[in-house]
Amino acid sequence: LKTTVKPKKFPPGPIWYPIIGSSNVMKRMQQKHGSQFKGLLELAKEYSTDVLGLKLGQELLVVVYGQKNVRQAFTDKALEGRPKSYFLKLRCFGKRLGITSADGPLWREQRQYTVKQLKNVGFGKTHMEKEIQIDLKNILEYIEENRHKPINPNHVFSQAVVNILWKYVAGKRIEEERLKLLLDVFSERSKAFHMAGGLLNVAPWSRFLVPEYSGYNLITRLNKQLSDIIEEAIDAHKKKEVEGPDFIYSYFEEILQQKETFNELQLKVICLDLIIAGSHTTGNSLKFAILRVLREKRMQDLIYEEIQKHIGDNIPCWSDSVKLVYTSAFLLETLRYYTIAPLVGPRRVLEDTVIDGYRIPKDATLLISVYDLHLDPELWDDPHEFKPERFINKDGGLKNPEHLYIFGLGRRRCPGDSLARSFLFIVFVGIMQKYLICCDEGALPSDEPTIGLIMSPKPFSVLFVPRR
Ligand code: HEM
Repeated sequence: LKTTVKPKKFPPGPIWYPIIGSSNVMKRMQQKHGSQFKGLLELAKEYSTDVLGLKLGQELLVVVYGQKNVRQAFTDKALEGRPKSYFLKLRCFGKRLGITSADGPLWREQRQYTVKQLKNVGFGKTHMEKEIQIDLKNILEYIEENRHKPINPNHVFSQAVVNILWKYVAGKRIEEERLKLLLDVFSERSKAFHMAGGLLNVAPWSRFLVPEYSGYNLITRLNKQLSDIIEEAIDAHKKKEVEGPDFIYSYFEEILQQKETFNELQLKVICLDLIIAGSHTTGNSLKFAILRVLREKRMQDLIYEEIQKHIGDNIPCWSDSVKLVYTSAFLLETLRYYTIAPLVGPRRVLEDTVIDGYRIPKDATLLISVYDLHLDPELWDDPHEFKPERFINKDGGLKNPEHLYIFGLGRRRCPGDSLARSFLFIVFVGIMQKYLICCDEGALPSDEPTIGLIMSPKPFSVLFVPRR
């Protein structure tokens, strides 16, 4: 019975039943509103709270809303852990390794190293910029070959992002067959799981009783497939079959320096972290940008005119973003309007912490809701309208996007943001420079996203009509 009594000053939320806690309520809300994220948001409204408290099985789950709480959740060191959950451990071969799933000194060390490496690739650093431009060339060739029929950009964009990440991690473009496998695995993963890890997390023992239903069979199969692909790449590097330089070779150097915490398993997990965290997020952002220009013919023309005026037919590069203010503002507005990661986390509370007057016990799991902040009328004028101008200041320059939490904040902030933004800018500008994007048969595809671990647009096709 004790397990149904909430700790003192625990945030408001549904009542706890023996064994299951509030899992039943959460499941019901999820089904009713179509996603975990929306279900939780509705629950928070029902309890009129900016800090929602639940119990899933034995796990305490807290979700924070509102600018003040979200900023605290992002920046308070006591809130920067990752759950010791079974779901996350499964991804790291039963241990807590890499960046995304680790915390403490090991996370700090490995993250610091990876961030240092990633600093050399985004925002116009020549080596990766050239690679992005090659990707753009491939995309344009694909469009040119298929331009007389409607094109679903999903495949070609996802392929381009994975190629860039793979090039960064493993020094070469990924083989077609491996690429296809990776994309299939990612898409199955993001459809099948939500942030809290589902039944497998709440009741890890369920894998013995219902391995299929609990998702255990699926996640182990997907993790094995991912891990095999990376292992193959690491082996090719050991045999010096790859030219480099790349992340795997630089990590090898650290291993050679006999640093105990730098080892092959750790390398494997970091490679997985980068590819898993970077591919769908970046690819979906680009798809949303294309989906949006379809609805905004005037904006599409403004973007095209700006490109013509400032760079003409030159291949776009990141430094053009200073000149292409409207285009950059359009991309920022896309990121705000379609918040790719509506719920950020999961985090583990490292010591008892007070948020908005509520006591959050050590080891509770924390989720940070940024979606509603991006639509908060106190922070944005007409938040439900798509207005790139909001990111342009009086002098015609780009505004510092103060309330945009797309890439998070604080010490867990996304380390791949500069690579993601460079990719998005170069590929988007390169397409808009050459094509007018139109609806297939005049029917406007829905821009209502599918919400899984992240937001994805529903499948859609468009016509790319040459500007000249
Ligand atoms: C538009 C694209 C992207 C979006 C919206 C995005 C968003 C985010 C957010 C919100 C976080 C913070 C998680 C937290 O605070 O708990 C994060 C973390 C992370 N991102 Fe990204 N990301 C993007 C692209 C990328 C790319 C391209 C890479 C890889 C090169 C990447 C690698 C990572 C990693 C490894 C973490 C974990 C950081 C940690 O736990 O310390 N992301 N991302």
